[in-house]
Amino acid sequence: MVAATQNQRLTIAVQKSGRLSEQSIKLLKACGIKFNLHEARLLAHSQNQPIDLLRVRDDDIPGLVMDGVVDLGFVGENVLEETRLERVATGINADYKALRPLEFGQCRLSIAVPKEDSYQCLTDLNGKRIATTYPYLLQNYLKQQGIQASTAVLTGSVEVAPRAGLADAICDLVSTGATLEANGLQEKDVIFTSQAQLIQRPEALSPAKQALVDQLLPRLDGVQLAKESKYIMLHAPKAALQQVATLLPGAEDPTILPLSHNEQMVAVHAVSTETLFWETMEELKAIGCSSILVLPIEKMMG
Ligand SMILES: Nc1ncnc2c1ncn2[C@@H]1O[C@H](COP(=O)(O)OP(=O)(O)OP(=O)(O)O)[C@@H](O)[C@H]1O
Ligand SMILES: O=P(O)(O)OC[C@H]1O[C@H](OP(=O)(O)OP(=O)(O)O)[C@H](O)[C@@H]1O
Ligand SMILES: [Mg+2]
Repeated sequence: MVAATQNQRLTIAVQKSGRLSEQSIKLLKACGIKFNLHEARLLAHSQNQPIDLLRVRDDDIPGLVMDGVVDLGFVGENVLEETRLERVATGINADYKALRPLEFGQCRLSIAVPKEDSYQCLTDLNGKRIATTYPYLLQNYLKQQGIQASTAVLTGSVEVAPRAGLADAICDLVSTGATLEANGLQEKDVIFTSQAQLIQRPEALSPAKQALVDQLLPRLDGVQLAKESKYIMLHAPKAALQQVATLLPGAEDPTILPLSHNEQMVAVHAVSTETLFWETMEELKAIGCSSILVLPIEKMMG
């Protein structure tokens, strides 16, 4: 493959198949970049922009970005920080530019022990063996806490390690906790919290590629902001407008429109940049509002 520095097309690495794949592609599509993806193909060309997608294992993405093989990458902060620590420890360039945190891939890296274990606190791990896919993040944390424990590195199925007699504890990703529960483990210490990130290679991009990134980032912000935002329409008593304004979270300068045949009420249209809960709608109703509509927003630009 041609290194990104020689390639005229902006190359973006995404996870081929896993927890981050669908959302990364969905986000790019929402930013107006069209792809025709074939399951088997590792390289996909955009149909409407000089952009290529490289579909790889998530573990390879930080290194590809740091080495300038690709221009951008979508990756979990856990994998990013693990790779950075490993490369620093082995004297390899570990620079990258963090472009945007993304609102998906939220999880935590935690130490867990078998439920029947008499674990009281972290010092109980002294002299024990911990199975993990993230040895650098784990050892970094243990060192900070003054704990000496050995690591058994497993690239998958970490949760079965205690049962299989491979380790006393595990250090693995947790989201709902269902995997730990199903394997008779309990979460003890959160050592790292993570979400997906968009990162860029450390060296400057060509002007043409930089222009593409400058176009992509505001679109990405617009998509992420729109996801939380709602367009709210309601009828409100004129006398309650001040209360309505205080109830609508993140809504600036609502539009107030007269209603035909009703002098006491007005129509209020507002964009709320925060989630609108049922409770708020109930409160609006309680102060005399009616016909309350909450609509999703697809895109936003300031
Ligand atoms: N349960 C989860 N909920 C939310 N995000 C998660 C969860 N598990 C993992 N992630 C995030 O998604 C990333 C990819 O997870 P996944 O399980 O698909 O990785 P993988 O099995 O290592 O895939 P690959 O085959 O690409 O190496 C993780 O590094 C983490 O950032
Ligand atoms: O707390 P939970 O909601 O159960 O999520 C945690 C699990 O999710 C991830 O694995 P994934 O399901 O992506 O499969 P994998 O082990 O094949 O990577 C992670 O490695 C944990 O095993
Ligand atoms: Mg992986």
